Amino acid sequence: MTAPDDHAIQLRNVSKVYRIPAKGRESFLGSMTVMFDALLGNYGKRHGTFRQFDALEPLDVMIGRGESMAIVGRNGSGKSTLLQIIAGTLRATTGTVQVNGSLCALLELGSGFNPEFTGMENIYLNGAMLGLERKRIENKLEDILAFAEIGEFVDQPVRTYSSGMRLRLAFAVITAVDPEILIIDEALSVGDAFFQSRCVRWLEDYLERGNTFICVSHDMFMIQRLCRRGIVLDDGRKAFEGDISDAANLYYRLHGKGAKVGGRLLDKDEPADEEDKDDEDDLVSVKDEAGWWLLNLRIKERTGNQQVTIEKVWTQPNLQEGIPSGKWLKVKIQVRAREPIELFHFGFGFRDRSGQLIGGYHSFYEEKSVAIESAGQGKIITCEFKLDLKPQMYLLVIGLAINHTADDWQDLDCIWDCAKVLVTGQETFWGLAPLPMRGFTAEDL
Ligand SMILES: Nc1ncnc2c1ncn2[C@@H]1O[C@H](COP(=O)(O)OP(=O)(O)OP(=O)(O)O)[C@@H](O)[C@H]1O
Repeated sequence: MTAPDDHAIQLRNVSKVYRIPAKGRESFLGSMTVMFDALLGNYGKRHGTFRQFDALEPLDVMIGRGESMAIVGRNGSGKSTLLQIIAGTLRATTGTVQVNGSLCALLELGSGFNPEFTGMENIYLNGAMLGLERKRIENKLEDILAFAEIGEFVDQPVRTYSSGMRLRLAFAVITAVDPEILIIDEALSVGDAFFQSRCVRWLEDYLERGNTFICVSHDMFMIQRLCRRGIVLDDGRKAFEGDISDAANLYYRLHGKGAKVGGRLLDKDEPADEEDKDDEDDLVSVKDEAGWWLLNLRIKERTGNQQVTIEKVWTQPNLQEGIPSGKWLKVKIQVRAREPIELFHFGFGFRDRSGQLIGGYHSFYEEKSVAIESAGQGKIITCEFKLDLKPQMYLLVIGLAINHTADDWQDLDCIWDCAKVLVTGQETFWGLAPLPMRGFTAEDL
């Protein structure tokens, strides 16, 4: 079916209902019995009925030609189900799906590969499945191999490949197919940083040529770079559709405890996904009566001699909500000295995921310092920072040091990557740092 006019994808009233066993699995033995009965077709007789499970409640989705759309949400919220329905690999229970243009989907990594064939044989096999004639593949072979960069492995059976190598090959074939609509389900996350950045550059060029891109990812950094719009799914329902930074904000709110969406309060004890367990649970901030949000610091990397230590950090507004680029962030830091100290400096910075410090303040450069007169005494430092930062995810660094010069210092206490900070909004400058400009003229000759 084709979608009319300027739509690449048009979904109307699309839903997905699965039939699942009504009875839960109580024990290993019980679940094996259930499995055998299901295989033998006896399930209904011995274990009662099946129940219906709404993996996706009826929703409409319109994606225009040349649009880049991300689908985000917690584990099990229905993202892959929706993507598979759009890709045509899963039939919707209700509704219609219209696609206008050639479509390629990178869903399950290497699903288009025969594991016994070599990489080279699979290039031809996969290319043919995606509609590339042999002659065209031959013409593009050099580019495919250059993109995949798997060297001699191309002559080895694909079963010997790592998931990263499978991704390299699969993505390289897609670059040769160059479809009008490309769908990717989380696949890029298995690539190494260098390959990811090559894919991102290719995708940026792909979008600039007016193509359509739809992806599912938990990687807010990546999706904010690539997608303009986002759909947030929550429990199989469309909780939001709109600007990508708003979608990312909502995604992060849903990952916070007690977040409310669509009238349903998420259960505090709901199991978090892997990403949650690692980072997000540590980051739940608490608001005090004065409106300060106490940051629950994630302390994994801490340096310094601890002569003075960082005890608590508060912010306004709440870092977990996402901070719009260009806004001021109020910070309050409680420190305590083990012994008197005449003078020390403090720093506050934002690193990107590669560890590069993108924006930072160090009081040494402004000749601002703090002193603590007696052992055990505490001090509260408050200040405000203007977040002239590119909208993306950052990791916060807070440090105390005695700086003699810019290059000669002694670390007292530095907590690296102690919180995630999502800077939201539209990009207002080019590159990593704004370059103030003045004196612009454009005159006729
Ligand atoms: N074949 C199936 N039979 C029954 N239930 C299914 C089936 N496939 C998916 N589900 C259920 O549908 C819901 C949505 O699954 P889906 O894979 O779309 O979620 P997701 O948002 O992509 O999750 P994740 O982030 O973990 O990949 C889940 O509760 C899942 O268990």
